[in-house]
Amino acid sequence: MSTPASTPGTERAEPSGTAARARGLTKAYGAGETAVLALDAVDVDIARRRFTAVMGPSGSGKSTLMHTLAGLDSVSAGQVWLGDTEITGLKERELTRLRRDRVGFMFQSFNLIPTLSARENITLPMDIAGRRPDPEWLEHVIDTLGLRDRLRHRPAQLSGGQQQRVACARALAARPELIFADEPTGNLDSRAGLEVLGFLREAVDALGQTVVMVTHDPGAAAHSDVVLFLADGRIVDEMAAPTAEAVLERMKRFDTSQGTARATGTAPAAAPGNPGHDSVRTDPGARGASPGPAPGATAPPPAPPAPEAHAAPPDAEPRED
Ligand SMILES: Nc1ncnc2c1ncn2[C@@H]1O[C@H](COP(=O)(O)OP(=O)(O)OP(=O)(O)O)[C@@H](O)[C@H]1O
Repeated sequence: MSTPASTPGTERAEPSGTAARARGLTKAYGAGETAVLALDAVDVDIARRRFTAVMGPSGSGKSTLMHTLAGLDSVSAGQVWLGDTEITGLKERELTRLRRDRVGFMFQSFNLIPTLSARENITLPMDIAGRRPDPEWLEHVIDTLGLRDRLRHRPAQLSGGQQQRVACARALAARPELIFADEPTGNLDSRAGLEVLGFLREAVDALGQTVVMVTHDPGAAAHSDVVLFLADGRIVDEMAAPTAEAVLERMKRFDTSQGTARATGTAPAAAPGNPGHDSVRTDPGARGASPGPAPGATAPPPAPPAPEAHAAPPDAEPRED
């Protein structure tokens, strides 16, 4: 993995500001007595060129937040902007184009096409869109991710970590304004998971990208610049410069407070004891969270949406670098 002195084309990106933001973002599923308020008037700013992790108990709204910020899901109320573009209210066709041109996705299942080479998988979204990749940028991404000598391989000829790197390169190739990663390490062993987190970190530090990652893993969240904590559809806390220990301690507090409300069917509402914490910025200077007592665990990760239906075959032949 190389850290270049200068990154091709990063001058295009703003050095600061927000890559995405939401105001009063509300998402309800269903109606009447069975209605679920997945997001409850969330205000959030995703800082540009930062690595933001999203954590919270199962059912707290992490995936819904990611999907609505990415324009993958409609909102019930509120507004969402990607850069300066308000995406709430866009027609499906416009949304599809915006996602294609400005957003990159990484899912837990790599969603690589088994019959295509690594290079073809990387450029597939642009090929579909009829766009030519910026050759300098593409080569830079390939080198940064250490995929140069794997480009002709098909997914089955790559290890899990290498496949996820290809998925990472695919998300980066079009130089999106924002990369959303949903449990990107969920299916990887710890070594490969660390590698992918390192590359996401590199994407931010060396390539100037913006990453939002949903994770259940405090160790994964520790690679981010800031962690947003959700509970009952609201952002109730944030932690800058997170460590795995501090994130774990913060997560434990959910198991004795907000986390149990959802599990027992209590109507979603602002978390008691956390008023006013649903509006946050993801600036690096944000306040840290204090640790708390009580043991606990988080739930298994969600099934990711699959824009392309082909996951890597389970019998993939592992190969080392
Ligand atoms: N399509 C849907 N229809 C009905 N309810 C839904 C739907 N999608 C999500 N929900 C509900 O919205 C709430 C938030 O779900 P979401 O998947 O965003 O949570 P999460 O924090 O990502 O959970 P997990 O960590 O378990 O994946 C949950 O109560 C969930 O049951």
